[in-house]
Amino acid sequence: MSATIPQSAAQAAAPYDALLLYSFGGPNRPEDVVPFLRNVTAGKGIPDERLEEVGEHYYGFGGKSPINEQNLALKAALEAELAARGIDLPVVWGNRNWEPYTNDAVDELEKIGAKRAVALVTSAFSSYSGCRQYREDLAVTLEKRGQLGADGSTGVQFDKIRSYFNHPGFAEANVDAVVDAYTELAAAGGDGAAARLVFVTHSIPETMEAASRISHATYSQQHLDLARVVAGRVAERLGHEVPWDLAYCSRSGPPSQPWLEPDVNDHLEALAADSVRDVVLSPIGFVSDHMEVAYDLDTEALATAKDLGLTAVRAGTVGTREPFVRGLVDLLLERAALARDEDVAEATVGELPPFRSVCAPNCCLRRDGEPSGVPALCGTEVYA
Ligand SMILES: CC1=C(CCC(=O)O)c2cc3nc(cc4[nH]c(cc5[nH]c(cc1n2)c(C)c5CCC(=O)O)c(CCC(=O)O)c4C)C(CCC(=O)O)=C3C
Ligand SMILES: [Fe+2]
Repeated sequence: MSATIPQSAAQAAAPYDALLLYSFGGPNRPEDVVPFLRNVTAGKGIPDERLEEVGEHYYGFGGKSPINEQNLALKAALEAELAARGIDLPVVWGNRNWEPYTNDAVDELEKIGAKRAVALVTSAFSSYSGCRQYREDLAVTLEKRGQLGADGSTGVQFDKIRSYFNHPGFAEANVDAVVDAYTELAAAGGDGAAARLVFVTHSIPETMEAASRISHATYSQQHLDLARVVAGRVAERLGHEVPWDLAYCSRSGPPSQPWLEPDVNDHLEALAADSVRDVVLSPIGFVSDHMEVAYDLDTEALATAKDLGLTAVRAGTVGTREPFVRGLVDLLLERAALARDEDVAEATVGELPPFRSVCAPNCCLRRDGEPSGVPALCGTEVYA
């Protein structure tokens, strides 16, 4: 046995000495809403009307997004799963857009003496928003701290867990959530056998969709691959066919800019016109019931469904479901084994290969063909 192979569960995460739970962030009180939105949209050309509208979504919920408590719950669930497996690894939480910021997380990592951390992003699919933007945020944070060398070397060193949309744990947790939703639909008087399962994810600009295809499927293709698996397994569990579609929510940007469609509200209209009466909405694009789910689906899309006379229920996100949390710890151990140069099976479901753990140059750019010019960690790019 090589000396680098861990001798016990306590060392199974070697060479990592910390896990960074890395998320989007959200406001905790009304005064946070505008500064939060400024952080999210800096330099993105989002029209003021859209920002005011999104601000209202948050004020409608008392100025507080559910996302921070959900991340704390996920952190606690990860800590419990790590402890249950005897893996000794501190979990540090940080966000791109709100406290605790990435910079706060790096402070914390230094405080606990971490030298090499592995980042777990709360975004299962890869695109600029779910992958590179986090990698850039890490690099820029370290650069501002004077801890990013010209050769890409850093103070605390970071690796990233691969995008996990096609990991078995994520798929299984979604299957469980959708099966539960069919039970709810029946309780609401709906007819599951006749229902349409509508998977929903965050829309992105078509230019971002195109740039997400780097020797791998694009963002939308990743969703379609997972959706096929989830619907197939749900059909097996329910014992009837499960017809399904993929729709999008939370579009922003100017109306002239094409984003992925159909919008979930438009899609519900099309389904109603097509004599569909019962709908299950499954937000597979999100890992917790944060504001995009609470507003765009539970408030807006469910109201649309009601207006159309549809019986509709919204399936839960994976949240802290056991198969999801177990899968994340499996992914962490897989990443650690790769970092130790061991052969390791990268488990997947569906047709697509595992997403790469070390991003390739120009992977997941914001716009097709336009290098970002911003340094990014956890990839093979070097910014001299
Ligand atoms: C793919 C994707 C995910 C899923 C992956 C992931 O989970 O990371 C996601 C998640 C989230 N998006 C969130 C919030 C916002 N996203 C915005 C804007 C945008 N999102 C985009 C994409 C995504 N976003 C894009 C292309 C934009 C346009 C600006 C840009 O090109 O970057 C805006 C600005 C206003 C607006 O336009 O809506 C807000 C407020 C929250 C927090 C919710 C809470 O507070 O509970 C979460 C988890
Ligand atoms: Fe977003």
